[in-house]
Amino acid sequence: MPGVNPEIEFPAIEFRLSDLKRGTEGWNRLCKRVQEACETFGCFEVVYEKVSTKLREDAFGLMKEMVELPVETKQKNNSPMPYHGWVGPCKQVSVLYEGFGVGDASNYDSVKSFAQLMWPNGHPHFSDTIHTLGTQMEELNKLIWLMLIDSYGLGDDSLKMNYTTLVRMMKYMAPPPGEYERGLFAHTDKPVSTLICEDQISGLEIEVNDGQWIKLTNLSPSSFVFVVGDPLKAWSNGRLKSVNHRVMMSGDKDRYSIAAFVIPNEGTIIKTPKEFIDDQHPRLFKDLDFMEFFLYAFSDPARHIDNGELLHVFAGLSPPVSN
Ligand SMILES: O=C(O)CCC(=O)C(=O)O
Ligand SMILES: [Fe+2]
Repeated sequence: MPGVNPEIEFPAIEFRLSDLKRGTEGWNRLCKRVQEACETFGCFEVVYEKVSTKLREDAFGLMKEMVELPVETKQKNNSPMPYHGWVGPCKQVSVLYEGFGVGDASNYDSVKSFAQLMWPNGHPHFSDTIHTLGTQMEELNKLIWLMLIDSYGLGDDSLKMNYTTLVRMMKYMAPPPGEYERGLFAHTDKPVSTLICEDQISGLEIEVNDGQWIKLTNLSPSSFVFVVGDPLKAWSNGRLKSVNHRVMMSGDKDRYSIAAFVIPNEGTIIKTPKEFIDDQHPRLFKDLDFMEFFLYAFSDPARHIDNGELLHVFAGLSPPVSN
């Protein structure tokens, strides 16, 4: 496959229930592996059986039902917030892509309002399923944040903020026969962090250090991919890598994925803890007003800048400053 090197080993980390007790040896081992994966790759596969396969299958089934709704209905999923509404196939994103946004998905009423837009008589099975999945993905994300702060020996307050979880449900159409086509352009995530699950068909690719792309294949049916976003990179003073990734489609099957994004509330400032800053590691980023950065990243001027550079353009300190 063009430009893809399948040789590089991508980290898969199993979260066994017995290791999820904070402070135990198993927990500490997981913390180190998570830290290393996020510093080296900016993402990893987490095998997590606490989210049942039945729940995932139900969610993907509902998604397949939803994409069949008329465009006029799907367009009702709109939002003043970038990235929160329905996007249909278009040149800007990709002609293969379609995505829905369910904001504040761990809040039942919010999921219910979304369902009522799509199905005016409501759809309790949709609301229950997406709310449960959104809540469980939010829990998994919290667990990973806790592992990161423990691995750096930081206090619980060092990565604390008010946020909502945006669940995006995405479909990527199969490309024309024999083609290898873009399903989603290369980018780094602007939310703080992301968890993605897919329905059997692979397509997600990450850019590794040397400019090569690897496709994440053979993800287990209990796996999620955790992705470090730009704000988490800024928080860690550049230690955690916000990885450039994209979706590339080949073969004759459509791909479905569901992602949970951490979206801090308006007014949230991401500050680098002082523990990350010293003479050898001068401060790289200004305090980051999340919402200002988020709006900037989806604004017209930002379209002319390489997506992976936006954090540096917006918040980079040059020269870096020491404490
Ligand atoms: O669908 C996927 O696997 C990735 C989606 C993604 O990277 C995004 O929406 O930011
Ligand atoms: Fe992404």
